[in-house]
Amino acid sequence: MFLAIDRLSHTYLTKTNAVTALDDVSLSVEKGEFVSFLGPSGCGKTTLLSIIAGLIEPTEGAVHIEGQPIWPSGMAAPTARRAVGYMLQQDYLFPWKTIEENILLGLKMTRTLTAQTKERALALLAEIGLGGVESYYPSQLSGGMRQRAALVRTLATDPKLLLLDEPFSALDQQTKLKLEELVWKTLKQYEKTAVLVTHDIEEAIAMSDRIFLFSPRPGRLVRTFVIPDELRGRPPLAARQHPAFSPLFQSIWKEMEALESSS
Ligand SMILES: Nc1ncnc2c1ncn2[C@@H]1O[C@H](COP(=O)(O)OP(=O)(O)OP(=O)(O)O)[C@@H](O)[C@H]1O
Repeated sequence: MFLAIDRLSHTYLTKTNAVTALDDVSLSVEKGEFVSFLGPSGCGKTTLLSIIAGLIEPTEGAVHIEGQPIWPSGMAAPTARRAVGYMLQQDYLFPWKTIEENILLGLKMTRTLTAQTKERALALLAEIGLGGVESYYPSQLSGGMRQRAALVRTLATDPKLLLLDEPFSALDQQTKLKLEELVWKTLKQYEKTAVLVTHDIEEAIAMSDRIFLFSPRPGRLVRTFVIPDELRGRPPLAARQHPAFSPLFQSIWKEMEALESSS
């Protein structure tokens, strides 16, 4: 087992009230798997990712990566947290830094910038079609290109686990489909384990090996969908065109509708 989440609950305490975002969530992810957290807005998906990344301490429960604790916090936690890379809806590239400076930032911060790691990051930039833009500033690139640069920055530190928080949702449909394809292929090529947060059922089916469906707040894990082999073996665009895609979409859609109407 690569990522283990055990009986996790989280309640945000504000001055006036308490908001339970996650309730007793347990799940596990295998090495090399691509899973999605799917659920309606506010069901705690981002909270769960932030807990896995070590950014929010859960009220209850445990998170381990390859047996090392992220939570509860202990001596091994900082090492385990360094194994995690985070990619968000917004690219968060620094506008005053060039693309090269931006993609090397994580390496600098983790003190792992060497001639070799720099070469690897620049090679990856070229591989995903951004060779030649190293000296550009983010404002000179399109939204899709900036997200690709953000992907390189995330992968540059060679994280074992990638957390993707709606990284395609701010893009137009065509760019989004192309980027899904690129991210899927890149992560398969480098045999990365990934967790995608989305409320887009089609995206979850097209990208994932398994989908974890969450209830409206407080987020509880209600169903795990195993994507059939004929879909998960295909890149996202091909999966979307496969005859098995639409029936699976319908059944997840129905389940989400039932969850929302019962809440
Ligand atoms: N810092 C905070 N303080 C108080 N409540 C919070 C805080 N962050 C999130 N919440 C609440 O916790 C719940 C879960 O939020 P979260 O952002 O994890 O959900 P989500 O499923 O990612 O939503 P979305 O799909 O809209 O991004 C929401 O009701 C939200 O309002």
